[in-house]
Amino acid sequence: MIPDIGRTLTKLQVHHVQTMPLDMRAAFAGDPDRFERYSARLDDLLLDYSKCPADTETMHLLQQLAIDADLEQKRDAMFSGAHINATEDRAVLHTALRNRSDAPVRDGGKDVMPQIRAVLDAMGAFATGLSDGTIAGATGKRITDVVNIGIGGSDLGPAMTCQALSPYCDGPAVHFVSNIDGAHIADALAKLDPETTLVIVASKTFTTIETMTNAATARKWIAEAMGEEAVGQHFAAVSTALDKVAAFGIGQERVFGFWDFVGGRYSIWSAIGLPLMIAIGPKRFGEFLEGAHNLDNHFRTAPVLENLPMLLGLIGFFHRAVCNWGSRAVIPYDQRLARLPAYLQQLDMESNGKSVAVDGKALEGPSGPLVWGEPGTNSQHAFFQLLHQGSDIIPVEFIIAAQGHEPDLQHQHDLLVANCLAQSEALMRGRTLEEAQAQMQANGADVSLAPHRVFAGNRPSLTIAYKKLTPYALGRLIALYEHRVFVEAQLFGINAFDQWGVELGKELATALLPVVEGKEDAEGHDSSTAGLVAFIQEEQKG
Ligand SMILES: O=P(O)(O)OC[C@H]1O[C@H](O)[C@H](O)[C@@H](O)[C@@H]1O
Repeated sequence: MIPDIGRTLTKLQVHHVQTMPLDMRAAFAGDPDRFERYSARLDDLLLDYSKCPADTETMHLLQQLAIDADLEQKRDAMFSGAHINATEDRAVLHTALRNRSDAPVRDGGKDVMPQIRAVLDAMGAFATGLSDGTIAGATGKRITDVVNIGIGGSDLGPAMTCQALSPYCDGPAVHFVSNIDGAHIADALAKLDPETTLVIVASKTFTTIETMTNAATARKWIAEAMGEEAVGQHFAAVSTALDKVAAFGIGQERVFGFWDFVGGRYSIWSAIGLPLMIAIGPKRFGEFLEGAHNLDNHFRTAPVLENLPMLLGLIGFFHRAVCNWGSRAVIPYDQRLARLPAYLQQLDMESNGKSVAVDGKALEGPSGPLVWGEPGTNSQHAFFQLLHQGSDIIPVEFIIAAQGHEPDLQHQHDLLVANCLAQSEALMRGRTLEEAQAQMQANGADVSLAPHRVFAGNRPSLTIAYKKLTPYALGRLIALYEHRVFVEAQLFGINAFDQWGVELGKELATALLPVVEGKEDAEGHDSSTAGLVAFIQEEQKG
């Protein structure tokens, strides 16, 4: 945490210890307006945090925390193009990618909007050409399938959003290959016809080993089917490293750029979103950007305690740094948001999983929490046991749409909603021993087993609800989470926009490859690593 918030944080901690455990059941019973007072809205987007252990004083102190941390000034610095990514000396302007206003956005004095609009237009023309068949494969056949090869931020965003918006997908089918494991690309290509397939190589740096290796495999697949000269018509690329793309042999007109002011995990709004645009069309992709832009405007202007990302960040920080809860579960009650937890894992944990502060000193206090989850209702039948009765308290974030996309299956949507709301109610209410005993007695059951049916309750959750998962609503939801991560980073004192922690593993993998291949011996490696290499080499024989 940053020193500036020390005094208020201490007050929060003292207040928390004095009032804890804040009895939420009693709080609801004693305040019929608790939902009204501890929820906030932006149009049809609702954040209900009334089932978190906060009272008036908590919220007052969290508001003070925002003031002490200069949150509004830091937010404004991000939007204005200040180089807040200090370790890489870069601006952080993913918000410019979805700027739908006429206002310029400057990085180092230069307005970045013209180049952003030019790439968006080029993407739109390409996506439209694929859809209407004017951009075809080398043998003249229409492109029916698109394979995006990328990893991390160059995969999770398009993969998550394409699945989320499948009711809006009317373009070519999109597929995603990310893992270095050859099984991934082998399984993907096995289903496809090279004559009707376009491959997008998506990599900010165009050096990532997984992406470059899979791209080479795909290139061979295309060339073997139709000859080397067909490659150009079956590839496109997305990158900030245009020189490296040219070396791969992809024509200029099929290269879509973005810029260093866009972090990988914040890049879905850039050309990295090309698979999404191809799938849903440029118009709906525009609505997706519009939703995020709307949330940006809200983040920039709403007072702290009415500001959804500020509230989400302050509550998240409170849970982590004051309540000392080390993880949070994100449970979308939407099968199409199945990849949202994975997307948020990168967004949140790659941003705030750091023990070094912005100034290079050791972080005082915790870093960001572990983020995990699975869709409801499946997760209820898997790990909700632990959420309800385990010894650790894990705040849950429920996500639910009022409307589904299947009007004929309204009953199933009602069941989905009922389950979502019931879980947060159960976590909060719990069930006392007396209640369990009374219920068992009424049912003629063995009352001695009542302790197994006790739920401590008072377990925190918040709910994010909205009308329907449209492109607009999804853009808004992602932007909400992006800014939440930003808010928490300011309070932790972390630079949310670098990711040095992923480098060591990459370096060691490069050093180990010749050992695995038997070209070097394992000298200098620890006995575990050497022993594992020996085992695998032995088992590879025969
Ligand atoms: O887009 P690329 O340059 O290929 O990078 C892909 C991913 O790999 C890196 O290791 C980072 O951890 C991610 O932040 C990044 O999104």
